[in-house]
Amino acid sequence: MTEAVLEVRGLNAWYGRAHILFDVDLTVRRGEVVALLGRNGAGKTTTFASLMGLVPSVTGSATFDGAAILGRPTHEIAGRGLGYVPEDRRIFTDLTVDENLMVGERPPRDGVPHWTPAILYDLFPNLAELRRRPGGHMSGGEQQMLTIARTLMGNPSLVLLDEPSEGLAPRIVEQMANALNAMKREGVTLILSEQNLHFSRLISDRATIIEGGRIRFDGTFAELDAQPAISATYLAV
Ligand SMILES: Nc1ncnc2c1ncn2[C@@H]1O[C@H](COP(=O)(O)OP(=O)(O)OP(=O)(O)O)[C@@H](O)[C@H]1O
Repeated sequence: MTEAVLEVRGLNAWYGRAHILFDVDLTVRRGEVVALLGRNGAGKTTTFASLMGLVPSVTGSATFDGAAILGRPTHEIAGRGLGYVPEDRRIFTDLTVDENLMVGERPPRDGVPHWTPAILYDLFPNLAELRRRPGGHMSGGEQQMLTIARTLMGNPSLVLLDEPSEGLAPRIVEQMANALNAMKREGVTLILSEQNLHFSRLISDRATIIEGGRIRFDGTFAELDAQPAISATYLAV
């Protein structure tokens, strides 16, 4: 079996006194796309934020590319090649698309795809058309794609992608699915947080369902389809 890029065991997280994550286990292998599925408030963003060192109160363990990352500073975790695309599209609105990409540039990393603006413009053709436009003058979907492209400029070995389809028009959702599938063909390893089961299954190899801060299912989409009660109970379908 391919090596695990990320191995999370018994992750617990708190915001103040509120206990949010309960013994979360998560494994991602190189080249795999895993959908972390759950409704609003299930704990998807908190899982990502915990792994990125953005939640101060966490216990358990998380091994990324062989290094223990839980509780380490965010810049160290990002520097090891863990990419994070948060839900709230953090682009630089005064910089052009080209300039936003250059801000994300990091040296190449062994064993993972090496991204350049030219390759990314092939992957996101609509960004290529806008390369001299300021980031602030783009639609939400275009900004989302720019955030993903900028993260790839860091040559990450794993990308945590928080709800990429959220709030996008149907036509843009299709473009997003195409771009993510193209990333997958290039060998990017991804965890995709999603509420949208239909969108997730277009891209992902495996589904992990979280609800109430606990993992409720982990398996293939065929296994999930064979147990309709699981989606009905834990997802808004
Ligand atoms: N900064 C915070 N302080 C206190 N509670 C929080 C904070 N952020 C999130 N929560 C709570 O933690 C729980 C998990 O939220 P989280 O954002 O991880 O869910 P999610 O699955 O990502 O859903 P969403 O789609 O709404 O982002 C929710 O009950 C939420 O209200």
